[in-house]
Amino acid sequence: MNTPATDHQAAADTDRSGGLRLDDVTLTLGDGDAAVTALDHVVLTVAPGEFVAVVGPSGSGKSSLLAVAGGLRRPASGTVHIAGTELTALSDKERTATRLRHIGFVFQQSNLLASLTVREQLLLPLHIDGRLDTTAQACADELIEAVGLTHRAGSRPHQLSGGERQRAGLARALMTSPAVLLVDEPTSALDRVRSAEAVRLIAEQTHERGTATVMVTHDTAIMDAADRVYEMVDGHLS
Ligand SMILES: Nc1ncnc2c1ncn2[C@@H]1O[C@H](COP(=O)(O)OP(=O)(O)OP(=O)(O)O)[C@@H](O)[C@H]1O
Repeated sequence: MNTPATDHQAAADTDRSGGLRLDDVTLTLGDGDAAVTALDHVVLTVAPGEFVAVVGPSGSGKSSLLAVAGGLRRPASGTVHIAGTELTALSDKERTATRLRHIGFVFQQSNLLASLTVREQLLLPLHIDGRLDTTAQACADELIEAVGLTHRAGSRPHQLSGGERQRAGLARALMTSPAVLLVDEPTSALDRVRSAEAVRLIAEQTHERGTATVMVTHDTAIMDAADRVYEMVDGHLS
C-alpha cells in the first residue's frame, strides 16, 4: 500500500510492524481510600490494519486504557509498545515526540478549532512544523475526500453537522499517518445511522492505511465493524 499519507510520512520512518502492545498494564488513580484500580493487568495486542473495539460501562476504565496506550498517562506497572518502541521506557519529552508522530487521537468531541476551515485543521500541525509543502496539501485533500468532506473543505466547524465534525476529526488524526489510532466513543453525538457510518469509515481507513486502531465505546450496537471486540469491566479486559 502506498497512499499519499504514507508517502508524506516516509521521513518519519514509522516502524509499522509493531502496531500496539500493552503487557500486564496496571493503572491506579487517586490516593488512599479513594484509590481506584482503573486498569488491572491489561494485556492487549493490536496488529497494523486491525480494528479492535473495547466495550464497557461508564467508569470501567476505557478512557484510562486510551490514555495509557496513547502515552498521556504512565501506568503503575507493565509496558506499552507503539510501532516497535517501548513507550513506557521513554522520558516525558521522548514520549510526547513519539505521541505526536505515531499516534492519532479521535476524541468524543471533535476538538476542532473554531476559526479554521476543515482543510486548515488538517494542515495546521504541518504549518507549525514548517513542513507545509505541496505533498502535505495533496495528503490533506486526499484524506478530506476519503472521509467524504471535499464539498466542506472550506467550511468552519459551526457550519458542519455533528457527523461531519467527527469525520473532520478522523481525517485530522490520520494526517500524520499514525501507526496507532485511538478513538474515544466516536458516536456519542450521532444518531444510529450516522454512528454506524462513522464506525464503518474508521474500519475502512484502518484497513486501508494499516493503522492499529482501538475504539472504546459503551454502545454495543456499533461493534459489528470491528475485527475483534473486548469487554472492559472494573479495569479488566476480557
Ligand atoms: N483522577 C481520578 N482519581 C480517582 N479516580 C479516578 C480518576 N479518574 C477516573 N477515576 C476512576 O477510574 C475508573 C476508570 O475511569 P475511566 O474514565 O477510565 O472510565 P470510562 O470507562 O472511560 O468511563 P466513561 O465511559 O464514563 O468515560 C472510574 O472508576 C473512575 O471513577
